[in-house]
Amino acid sequence: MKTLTLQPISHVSGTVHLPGSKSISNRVLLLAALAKGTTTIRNLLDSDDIRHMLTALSQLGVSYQLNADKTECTLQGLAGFFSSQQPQTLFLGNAGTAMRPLTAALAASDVTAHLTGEPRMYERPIGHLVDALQQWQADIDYELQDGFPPLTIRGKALQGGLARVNGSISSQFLTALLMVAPMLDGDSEIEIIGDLVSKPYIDITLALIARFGVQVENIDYQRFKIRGKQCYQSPGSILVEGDASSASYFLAAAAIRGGTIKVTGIGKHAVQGDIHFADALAEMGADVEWGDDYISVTRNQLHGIDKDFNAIPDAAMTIATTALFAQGPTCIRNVYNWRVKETDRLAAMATELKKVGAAVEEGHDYLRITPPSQLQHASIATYDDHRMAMCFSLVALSETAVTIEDPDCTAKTFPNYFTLFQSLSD
Ligand SMILES: O=C(O)C1=C[C@@H](OP(=O)(O)O)[C@@H](O)[C@H](O)C1
Ligand SMILES: C=C(OP(=O)(O)O)C(=O)O
Repeated sequence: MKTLTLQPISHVSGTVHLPGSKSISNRVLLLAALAKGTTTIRNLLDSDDIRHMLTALSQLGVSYQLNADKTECTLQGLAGFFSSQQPQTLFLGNAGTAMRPLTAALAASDVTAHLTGEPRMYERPIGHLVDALQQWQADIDYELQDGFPPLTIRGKALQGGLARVNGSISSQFLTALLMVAPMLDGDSEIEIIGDLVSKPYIDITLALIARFGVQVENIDYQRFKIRGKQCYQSPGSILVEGDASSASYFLAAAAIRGGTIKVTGIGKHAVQGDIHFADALAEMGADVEWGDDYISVTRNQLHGIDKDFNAIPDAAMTIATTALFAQGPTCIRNVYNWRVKETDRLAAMATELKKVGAAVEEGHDYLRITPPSQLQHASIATYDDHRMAMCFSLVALSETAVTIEDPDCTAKTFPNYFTLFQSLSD
């Protein structure tokens, strides 16, 4: 297995132009495909998750052109759902932002599709979404295990109506329903059962739906009313914000060993909830400056915090390794759904943090991390989880080297992460 050893880094500074947001890239691609008109998407992310969406769209008859570095895409919308005479087998890797919204879109399309993916995708739940779509009379079967991909979808026109969806495991199920509801034959109402997790991702969905000309009535994130028989309208051109989750590693590096690091492509008006990772860093003691198109962080003495991170589960992983450099313990709360992401992130994080010397208490939905007086060298298993690899790069900002196993797993969202990370040290 390939490994990467990062030698101790004593100082970091510089500016990072962020690659496009994964969450926005995949939403915009799907909305542009369903919309009327041609959309030019700029600052599109080029990574595995986006490649899976692009390949699926192409199989479903969508035409697009990519520029040489695949960060600009001009896509001709279908002005409606997909249709295909031939059954299609779509391989979606481990991309939740492709699997979940495409499940909903295909259920309402004139297509028979098999949705497949990597082995881990078959362990990531999708039952709550399928249950909700079945209330709209969708025809979906589980091919292996109830509640999990792979799926067989026999798409057909759907009327809409009332769908009740469990929101307590993933917000992506609600995102998927919201994206297709305006194009169904009748009006819809989506009601949330349980506590909705990862709420800011719904704000991204609603903001992008609005950019494509459709308004949704949001009643306290409990009930959503959507008029049917609408068609998305292309906004012509759309710029993808920088990826706020990817920004977290650089901002944390500055807080630990800056200097100052500035990330551009996101700022105080960004739609992604993960920009509030910078607020958590500020709570830990870092100096944070917000601009219209940048966030910059400068080192200061860090101390542990005890905080509910349900709204920003991805960036919260970066707090877990930042905690190694803080005074006192840090508690990351209300992140049960870490267990159903690229790996069981609560278990993986606890195991690997212990290897570098931290004392860790792993709860059902929380992690309490007490940093050691001195970090020790370890070979970090990354569980095919891009964020495990990226988070643990921060250990090198100590007097100790760190070895990252399978560093190429960052390809899911950030193929050149380690090159950029190493370019910030001097
Ligand atoms: O909608 C999205 O773009 C995402 C929602 C979040 O998932 P959950 O809603 O499953 O927490 C997040 O972890 C994921 O990386 C991207
Ligand atoms: C949970 C993640 O991905 P996905 O979009 O596959 O859910 C992630 O990127 O951390």
